[in-house]
Amino acid sequence: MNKEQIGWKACMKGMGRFVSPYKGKLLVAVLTTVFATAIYSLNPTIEGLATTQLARDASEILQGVSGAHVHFDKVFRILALLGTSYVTRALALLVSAFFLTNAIQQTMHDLRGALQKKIQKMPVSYFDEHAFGDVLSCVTNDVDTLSNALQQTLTRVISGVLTFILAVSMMLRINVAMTLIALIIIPLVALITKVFVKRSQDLFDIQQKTVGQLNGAITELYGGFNEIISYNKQEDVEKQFEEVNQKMRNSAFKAQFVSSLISPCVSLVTYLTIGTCAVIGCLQVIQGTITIGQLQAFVRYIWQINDPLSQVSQLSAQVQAAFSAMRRIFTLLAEKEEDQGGKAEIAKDKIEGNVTFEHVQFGYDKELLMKDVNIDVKKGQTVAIVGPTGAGKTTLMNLLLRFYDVKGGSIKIDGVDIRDMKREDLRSLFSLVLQDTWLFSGSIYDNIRYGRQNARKDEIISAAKMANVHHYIRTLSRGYDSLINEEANNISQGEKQLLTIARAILKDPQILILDEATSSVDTRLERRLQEAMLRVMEGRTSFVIAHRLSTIRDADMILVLRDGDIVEQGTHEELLAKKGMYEKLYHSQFAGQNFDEVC
Ligand SMILES: Nc1ncnc2c1ncn2[C@@H]1O[C@H](COP(=O)(O)OP(=O)(O)OP(=O)(O)O)[C@@H](O)[C@H]1O
Repeated sequence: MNKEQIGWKACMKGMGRFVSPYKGKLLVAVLTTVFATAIYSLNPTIEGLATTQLARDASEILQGVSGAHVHFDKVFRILALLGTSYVTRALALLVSAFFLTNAIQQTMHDLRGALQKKIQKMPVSYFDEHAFGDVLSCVTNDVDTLSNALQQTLTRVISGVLTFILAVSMMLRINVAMTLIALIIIPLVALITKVFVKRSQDLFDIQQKTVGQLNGAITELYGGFNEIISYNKQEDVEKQFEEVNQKMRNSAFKAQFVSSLISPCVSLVTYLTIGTCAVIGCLQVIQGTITIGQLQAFVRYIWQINDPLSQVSQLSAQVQAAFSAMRRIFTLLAEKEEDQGGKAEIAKDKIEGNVTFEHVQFGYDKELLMKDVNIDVKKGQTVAIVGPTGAGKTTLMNLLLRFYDVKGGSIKIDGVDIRDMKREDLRSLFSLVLQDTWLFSGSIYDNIRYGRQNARKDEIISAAKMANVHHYIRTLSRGYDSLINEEANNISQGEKQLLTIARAILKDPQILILDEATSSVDTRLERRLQEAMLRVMEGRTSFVIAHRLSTIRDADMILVLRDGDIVEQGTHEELLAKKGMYEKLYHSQFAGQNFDEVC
């Protein structure tokens, strides 16, 4: 994620925007919390009245005052009042919790939605610099941390502050001198909190970052699960994982330990204060300045002030973790999105599919990979792209789809610079059939329909027939309703590619990008694949990253790439006649060599 994380003001502003639709619910939650806290602050005084009444009655009985007795009627009235206040407070807290939970969960729902939309709008290059797992952790862990913190801290902070103010006012009413002694607690607690909070804030930042790294590591390691097992690299993986896991343990331990020190220190200060006040209070009771019930209430109020103070320190851990999470969330939300392209109006059905690259320059970093690429493809032509690994075949297609922008020159479709087209319009012109097929968990039917959501069932079946995959689907027990699992490992690589061809046919694009599978499939399947590819290419401008002689031979144009630039360009016959690199490449295939060995 961006190293330049945004500050707390921007976080608060962002949070305000998301909370705003639910401010009514939050207001109810806050008001009921205030009401419950006010009742809570009256309780010690009411309890003290009962104690004073009982003490007074007991003292009169002991002194033998005539007619002295325990005034149970008065005591019961006080206890009834106390009972009512407990029940009312519980009800108010219930209402508060309901509205608070509702508002927070709705806000988190919106935040997750906004993050998901944001990720979809990020430029492809963003994921060159940011691990997917790290970004995804923002949608899951960070939102979760924030949700828990808000749920547990929001009303506790409000009731804590209010309890503190009300308790101190009640204490002042009982005895000013004793209150001033009790309040020594505050600067001491503030000092303890300041020292520990400062230290743990940094540690929580590190902890939250490590969670992101842990996610990134898990996604990366288990993304290649089959490869790991086949190379017997489980131990290496375990080692790599252990490293991040250790880092996580250390940072979590330090952060939690430092913040957990606050509470015992605060409690120690509170006990010492209570002890001092109790001694002074007893002297005051003996002198008759205050009643025994007032002393009892006073001690209870000290506990009430300690409550928010120790809670603030406990909650600070959560607030800090939440703040770190919030910073990551709003930093991601503030990232620059992929611009949506130019304003040129293009009618998809009018586009013919003429593609030109004019003096294109490009590099992923400062160094140029492509220095001067020129291609002129007429509508309906098939262009085979060949070259050793790393020559720039995929890069050429990345530029055509505008996953990356050229650094010089231009790419035009039917004479319109692709930078002037809306990205959505541009991408609607293409279908991709890649080696690395992407199928999602769902039915075969849904996977093909992905090419055109409003396609009818008969259109889907006809696309599957053209892609030579209909017969295979019919052999499955549930036919088109058969489910593909999340990893799509319940069907073969070749069948997967046929399904993506069916999807591409259904989309009926003007331009096709095809990455032929190099992985060995059996000859029958290879024939089916070849036939299907020829059908999908028919009448469309097609760019084929070619590995098969047949595709290369029949292509209208062959581009030979090396180190990013086109070194030869022409038809099969023209290039063979040239006796250059293509001729070597071509013959190498007969000799069973690969392109890299030749170049
Ligand atoms: N996202 C990226 N960021 C930085 N460099 C990249 C990126 N993608 C590719 N490259 C580099 O650009 C060069 C061209 O890569 P490209 O993937 O286009 O080659 P290719 O011809 O498609 O190779 P292959 O046949 O192995 O797929 C390589 O040196 C590669 O390392």
